[in-house]
Amino acid sequence: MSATRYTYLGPEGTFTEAALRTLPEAATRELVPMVSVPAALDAVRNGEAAAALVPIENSVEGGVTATLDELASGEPLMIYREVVLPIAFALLVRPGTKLSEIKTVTGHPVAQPQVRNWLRAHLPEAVWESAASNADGARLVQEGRFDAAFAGEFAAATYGLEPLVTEIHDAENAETRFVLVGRPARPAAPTGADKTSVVLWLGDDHPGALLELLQEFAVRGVNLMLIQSRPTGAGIGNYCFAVDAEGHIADRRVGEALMGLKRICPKVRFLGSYPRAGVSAEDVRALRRGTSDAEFTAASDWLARVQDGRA
Ligand SMILES: O=C(O)C(=O)Cc1ccccc1
Repeated sequence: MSATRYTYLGPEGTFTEAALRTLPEAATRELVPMVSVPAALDAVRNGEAAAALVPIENSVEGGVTATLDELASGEPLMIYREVVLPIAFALLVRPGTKLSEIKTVTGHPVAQPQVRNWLRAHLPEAVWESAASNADGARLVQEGRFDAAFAGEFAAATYGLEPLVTEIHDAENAETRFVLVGRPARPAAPTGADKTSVVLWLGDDHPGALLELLQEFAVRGVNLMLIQSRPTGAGIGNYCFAVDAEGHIADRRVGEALMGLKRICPKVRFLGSYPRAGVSAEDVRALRRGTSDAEFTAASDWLARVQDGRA
């Protein structure tokens, strides 16, 4: 096991690399670019790396399906940190290329929905073909495979390209969330501003099946932050659900919600409890009156007194 190596969706120059370098510990780690999300995660599974940073969600297109599917299958992995990065694309070209000369464009598959309107307005005839990542697209432009790539402006120098257009983003304040994934271990202690990620498989389909899952959170005052269905591969109509819930598995209401889900779901995969990026415990206390663990514990203590006839 290499305790000092972190992998990430490469090659050099991805937003994923930029997100990884915002983590303090990245300064003392060997950062290794990988050709795909599965490759980055498999390096952790086989002990070649201690952790991998991969994109998991963006504010325009939702979940990054390659990551959600990889975390829902295969040898279990756990999420330990998240990083949220504002995303603005630059159109990277070989020096001297004019906008009128661009016939083919590339970028990560989830980049296209984030620049769709810009493309329609400025390059309506350009043909899009996805690359493994935005920086991989830049590399392919350098090699002459495409005329332009949507990537971070910071990637231009790495691939001898120039940013013909900058600050391209259809949606204001577009963000992408990345997660640092490692082998399963005890989650870090609660911070008061955590989230818990799980993957849930539905049992026999029946009216209200999904509601029964959601109720395990709702009745305990646990707020959901993401729910994304993904095909299980067992045929049309067979789905699992990636769910992010506010709180930490060590919180009674979150732990009891997971116990309830374990009772009603044929399969539950715990992906981790970890600090929410950019949110403090004070923020959470101010927002979630009535659902903090203290209120839940007080109600639980009251029930115990009633059960003992000491109400
Ligand atoms: O990290 C990158 O550059 C990627 O290709 C993944 C990605 C895709 C779209 C927005 C942010 C990150």
